Amino acid sequence: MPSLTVPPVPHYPIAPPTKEHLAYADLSVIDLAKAGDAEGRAELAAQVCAAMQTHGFFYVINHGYTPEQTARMFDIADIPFSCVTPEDKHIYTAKMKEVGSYQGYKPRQYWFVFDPIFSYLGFTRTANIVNRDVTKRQHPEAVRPFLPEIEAFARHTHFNVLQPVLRLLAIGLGLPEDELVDLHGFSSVGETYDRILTLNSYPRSQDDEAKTKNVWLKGHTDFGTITVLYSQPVAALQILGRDGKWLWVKHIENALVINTGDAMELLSGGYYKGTIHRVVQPPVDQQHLTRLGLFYFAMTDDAVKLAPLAHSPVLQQVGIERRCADENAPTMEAWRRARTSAYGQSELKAKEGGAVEEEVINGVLVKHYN
Ligand SMILES: O=C(O)CCC(=O)C(=O)O
Ligand SMILES: [Fe+2]
Repeated sequence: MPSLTVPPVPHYPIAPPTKEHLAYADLSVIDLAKAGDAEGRAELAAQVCAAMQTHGFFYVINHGYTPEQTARMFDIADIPFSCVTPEDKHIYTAKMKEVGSYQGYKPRQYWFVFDPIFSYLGFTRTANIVNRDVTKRQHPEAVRPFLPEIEAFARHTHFNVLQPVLRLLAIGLGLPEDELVDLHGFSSVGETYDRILTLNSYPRSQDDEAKTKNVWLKGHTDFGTITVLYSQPVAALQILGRDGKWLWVKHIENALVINTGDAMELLSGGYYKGTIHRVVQPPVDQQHLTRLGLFYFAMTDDAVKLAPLAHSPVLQQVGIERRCADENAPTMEAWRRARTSAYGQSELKAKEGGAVEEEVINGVLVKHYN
């Protein structure tokens, strides 16, 4: 429950879903209520593995937050945009290029000339919020009273969503259930990374829409292990099907949309591939709306080397796809720093008639899809 001492928060109005009939991806729904016993986990692990071999995205339901708790988090998620002064937004702008961290604001149009996305990434670990250099003001003033609630939200997502999903993925690889969980300490020493992203996308001019063919955020894979997205109703997220067609992700109230990223692909020797996804202009009946996103980006602890878990009996059976030699595998820290500072900034080489652009980061090929 919110404490009585926190300032009132404007209620973020949740938009009605689109009435348009879009080509939606038929994603599996993982019911975490079944994850309480070994039998249920085995069933869910098989479902997750099948989802990973098809779309690479799935929903999670029954994660333990009520719709009211989720709505409260969307109210808080909007504070960095609606309640922070322009001066503070400037002060807390992320130093992506300089230090390879997204923490703070990413202004609109940082990545691509017509990028309409304004985002705020807050760190969540207790050590960061409370212990570390308390003299350093790490969040805008308007956000600070809500840090305890934000941390509770991070804990919920880490322990009630991320960990159960990591257990299912470990079971799918024939590994001990906690092997992947143990690589993702909530309070591990190190810079284990800023985890909560909220973003606000704004409608754009017709001119900008035409120039970018309605693509707001180019096709990409996420660079961590798991991305948790709290489902919201403004349709814009699309995933690239294995048949090369883009499909929309449908909103399900109080569900989570989960996908794996590069770090999981590297650890699983290509068994759990990161699926390419992008953000496009919403359908006509939602084009006047801003779109608030709430995410939890999980990464392993910084020191973890992103080499295939070759002792997995499943990988021994199906074979390992390597994107670089094991001895050259980057650590999580090297990978996230390189991806963060390069993202949308480095010169890309056009391939496949311009549909794909490529760059090499830490010896690993990374593709961007138009
Ligand atoms: O806004 C969305 O739905 C997805 C954004 C995204 O893919 C990302 O931030 O990596
Ligand atoms: Fe993404």
